[in-house]
This record gives sequence, C-alpha cells and structure tokens, in this order.
Amino acid sequence: MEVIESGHPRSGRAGHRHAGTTWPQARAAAVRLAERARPAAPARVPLADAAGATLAEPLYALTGLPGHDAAAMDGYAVAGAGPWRITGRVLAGEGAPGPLRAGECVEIATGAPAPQGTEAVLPYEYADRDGDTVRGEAEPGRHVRRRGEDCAEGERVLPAGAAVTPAVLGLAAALGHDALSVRRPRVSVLVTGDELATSGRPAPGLVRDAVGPLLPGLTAWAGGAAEPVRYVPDTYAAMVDAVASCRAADVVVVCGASSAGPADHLRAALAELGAEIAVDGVAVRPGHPQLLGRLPRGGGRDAVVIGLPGNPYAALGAAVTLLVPVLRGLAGRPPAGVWRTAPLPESVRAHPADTRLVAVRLADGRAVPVGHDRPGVLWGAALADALAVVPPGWTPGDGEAELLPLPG
Ligand SMILES: Nc1nc2c(c(=O)[nH]1)N[C@H]1C(S)=C(S)[C@@H](COP(=O)(O)OP(=O)(O)OC[C@H]3O[C@@H](n4cnc5c(N)ncnc54)[C@H](O)[C@@H]3O)O[C@H]1N2
Ligand code: MOO
Repeated sequence: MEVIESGHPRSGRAGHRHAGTTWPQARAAAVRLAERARPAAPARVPLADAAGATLAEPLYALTGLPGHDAAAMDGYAVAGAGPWRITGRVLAGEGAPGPLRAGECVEIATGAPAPQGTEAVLPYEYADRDGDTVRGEAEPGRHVRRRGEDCAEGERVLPAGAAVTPAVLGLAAALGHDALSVRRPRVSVLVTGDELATSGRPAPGLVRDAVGPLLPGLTAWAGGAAEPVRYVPDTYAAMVDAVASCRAADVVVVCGASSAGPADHLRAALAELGAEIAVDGVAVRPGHPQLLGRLPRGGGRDAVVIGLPGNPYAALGAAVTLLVPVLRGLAGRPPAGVWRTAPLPESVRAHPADTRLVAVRLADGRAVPVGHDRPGVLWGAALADALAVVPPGWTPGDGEAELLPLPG
C-alpha cells in the first residue's frame, strides 16, 4: 500500500494520532483522483430512468422549438389589414389549415399551427367579432411563435457533463428524445461493525446503523447510484473478501473500521488488495480517520475507494468531502467550485489545528449553527442546509466561510 498524499505520523499500529493532510488538500485530492480515473461507463436509458444522472454526450435538438409556426394566444390568426373574414378554425394538435390571404383569418388556439401567411394573432380580448367578421388592432408579428425561434433543429443545447435535472428531462422530451446516454457512477456500500442493528430499536450494547440509510440518497444526489448496502462482519478476512468482491463498482465506500481499534481492518485489507492510498487521515473535525485511494480491479479498470469514519456525522462530513467530488468527476461533471459563502456568528469556535465542519442553516444570507453536530449524531445535519467549513484558527474578522450544500 503506497501512501501518496502526506498522511499523518503513525502510531505503532494502524492508529491515527494526528492527520497531516489538510481538509482543502483532501478535497483537492478527491477532485484530482476522479479527473485521472476513467469516467463511469455510459449507458443509454429511457428518460424516466435518467433523472439525477449526467449527460455522457451533448444534447441536440431533434426538432426545433416550436416545431411549427404556432399561436401564442387564443384568438384569430390574421393576414393583412383588418377587418378580417373568418375562414375556419384550428385547434392545438390539428394540422395547419391552408394559407391565409390578406383580409382573412382563422380562429386559433394557443399552440395550434398558424397557417402560412399568418402575420399576427389577435387575442380574443382585443378582437371585436361580428358574425364572420373580426376587427381590431393586430401588431405585425405579435403572438406568433415562429418555427425554431426558441431553439433551432440540430442545435446543441447542453454539453456533455450536464446534470440531468427535471428541467433537462422536460427539455429532452420537448426536443424529441426518448432516451439519453448518461453516466451514473456505481457505488458499492460496505458498512462494518458487529455492534450494528439494521431494524427496530437496538438491543442493549447495539447501535442502529445510521450510515447505510444515509448513503444511497447522498450518492443519488451527487449523481451516482448506490448498490444495496452490504454489512461486513468485523474480521480481516470478511473485509478483504467484501472489498475484493466489489467488481462492478466505480467507487467502493467502506464505513467504519477506519480507526485504530482491534476491529479496524480497512487499511490492512486495502494493503493486501494492492490499493494505492491518496489520503490517509485528514485534519478535520469530525471525520479525521477518512481515507481515499485507488483499488486495482484488473483489466485496467481501477475503482476509487473511500473510507468513512463510523461515527455518523463524521461519516457524512467525510462523504461530502471525498465522495461527492469523486462522483462528480467520475460522472464527467466539471468540478463544483465554491457553492456559496456566508458570514458566521462570533459564537463559532475554530479549532487551532483542524478544519471544523459545522452544521448550519441559512437565514437572511447568514449561516446559523443549528447545534447537535457532535460526531455521533445526525440531528444537526438533519436540521441543516449546509456544512460550514471553518478553517483552523479562523476568527470572525477572517471573513465569510465556505458552505458545502447538503441534499435537501
Ligand atoms: N485510538 C483511537 N481511537 C479512535 C480514533 C483515533 O484516532 N484513535 N478516532 C476516533 C474517531 S474520530 C472516530 S470517528 C472513530 C472512527 O472509528 P471507526 O471508523 O473505526 O468506526 P467504529 O470504531 O466502528 O465506530 C465508531 C463509533 O461509531 C459508531 N458507528 C459505527 N458505524 C456506525 C453506523 N453505521 N451507524 C451508526 N453508528 C456507527 C460505533 O458504534 C462507534 O460508537 O474512532 C475513534 N476512535
Ligand atoms: O472525528 Mo471522528 O471522525 O470524531 O467522529
């Protein structure tokens, strides 16, 4: 096991006295690792299955928008100067009627194809109808959407790497697509800890798993797809087998077993499997025992491996630090940059040597700590909009703090 990024001074065992990689270095290492890795394989999926994925190819307009000259208001499509004689009626979904000649009009519904020769649409509320004759002020070009005026057929409307949002799905459908070529990195989730219960109220001495339920949603929000969570017994052999069996994954996330205890086998298992470790411990609170590396899988297709601390809020902070940028990169999205910054109240205390991740809510442009964000509890994270990044030694005079968004 080769440690690339500076880790931290080791105690005699695989323990962690102090992390040497700073939090910004760890996040930058995640971005770099994902940039260098092969992106997740693209797949063509129906629109209904593409939400939250990332476009593997640019999106082109298979049809113009609108696809035909269309009325933008309910009223009369007119040609030439008024008064106009009504020659027919066209509703949305019908074919365009024959061409209009000067002095003629057709009654028309919003979105219906405007006949050739239409110069304007006169809305009902501005029209004065008397039998088959219509009068009114029709401004040339008003209320007619010309074919392709919003988007020309063949135009490239979105680049590869765009997130498939609900608006993208609607746009793709409007442009004539039934399926999209997308990337969605596959994440194997391994949760360790013999003390974990997975249902009901935990019996004395047991702890309910809080990280397994959290990771699939976080993964989907960041553009990946988590496989069903697998629980790994606290033995070295089980850890080696479990990590080795994640053959289809782009990312292997292991929660727990990250620290110095007798059941913490992750590092040794990764060493046996030939992993190359990029980050081994981070100067951040909570979450210092986090880990990032590359796991050889044969055939030149490595997986990214991420170790999350077992404490649930520490695991969330580490996932936001490492997993979210890795998924972005493997999905082919550009690096996120700073989402936003906000002033923090003076009551926030920095740590002298470590970055702190503080659960905050946004109110009137300020970040308000919500409390309840000790390493073992997700209460604060559940109340929060974001994690505020408080650099070591930070004081309010140092300006605004970066905020990392949490899934809403
Ligand atoms: N000698 C040292 N001990 C510890 C260190 C250290 O540096 N030296 N670091 C501490 C920190 S910080 C953390 S965080 C934990 C990380 O330990 P592990 O990743 O090995 O996790 P565990 O020891 O299994 O669990 C820690 C804690 O979290 C609970 N846990 C674990 N998994 C889950 C889960 N899926 N859902 C809910 N709760 C979970 C577990 O019961 C423990 O209470 O190590 C410290 N110790
Ligand atoms: O920093 Mo640990 O990661 O407290 O919970």
